[in-house]
Amino acid sequence: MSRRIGVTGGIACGKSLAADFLQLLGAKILDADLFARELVAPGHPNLERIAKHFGARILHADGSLDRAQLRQIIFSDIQAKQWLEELLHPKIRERFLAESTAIGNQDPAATILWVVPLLVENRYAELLDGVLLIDCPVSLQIERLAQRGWDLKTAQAAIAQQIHPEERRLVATWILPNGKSPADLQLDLQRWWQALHP
Ligand SMILES: CC(C)(COP(=O)(O)OP(=O)(O)OC[C@H]1O[C@@H](n2cnc3c(N)ncnc32)[C@H](O)[C@@H]1O)[C@@H](O)C(=O)NCCC(=O)NCCS
Ligand SMILES: Nc1ncnc2c1ncn2[C@@H]1O[C@H](COP(=O)(O)OP(=O)(O)OP(=O)(O)O)[C@@H](O)[C@H]1O
Repeated sequence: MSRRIGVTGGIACGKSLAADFLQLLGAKILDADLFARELVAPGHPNLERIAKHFGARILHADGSLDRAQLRQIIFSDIQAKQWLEELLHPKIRERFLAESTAIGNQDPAATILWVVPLLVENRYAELLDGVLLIDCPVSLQIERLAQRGWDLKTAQAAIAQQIHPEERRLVATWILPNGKSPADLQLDLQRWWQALHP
């Protein structure tokens, strides 16, 4: 029977990097941020609804979503964030369930990792066999977001709008701190993976 394990962590704590390493070890990766992107691709009815709700300012000249603009809006306006989540989150959850069933049917021995930033907020743990937390201090989150080009205000607002790190730790089955080098994280993940597949 295939296993479903969540990978979560605060924004920029290293979920995607961890998923890249775990994919090399054989994990099947499903990523909430990728699903969210697909759901607002040009031509998708969701994008039309978003443009109708927020106005044309939310689109680039070529009709694609201006993600930086929408990011600024949702992290400074809780109602805007809730509206967007109500539109996308049920569809993201459906994709996780459908894709996991398809992978499990094809490969009953698969370990399927759900990479979900809002795993605790959206109560995904009850759908999963365990939760791996990629943990890091807020100072590092801010540093890594700055490297990604985010301004300090939006970075702080995004962190403040996510669940408190302690709440994530309470839900986690395993906690891996990611405060050292990527090579250290890779080594810790290899140990974790080996313990899971003795
Ligand atoms: C606002 C958007 C367009 C900004 O896009 P951008 O390319 O800048 O960021 P990206 O999608 O790569 O997300 C980066 C990180 O932001 C954080 N984040 C994204 N959405 C949210 C949210 N609704 N609440 C809190 N944090 C969020 C997550 O940690 C995520 O990993 C985008 O994040 C989005 O569509 N968000 C709504 C969908 C959602 O809730 N996604 C989270 C998956 S459950
Ligand atoms: N141990 C580390 N040392 C140095 N840089 C790191 C480390 N871990 C992650 N990073 C870098 O920090 C940034 C954020 O990492 P990553 O994108 O994996 O985080 P994330 O949790 O997936 O973020 P998000 O919530 O925004 O999707 C990336 O540029 C990544 O390369």
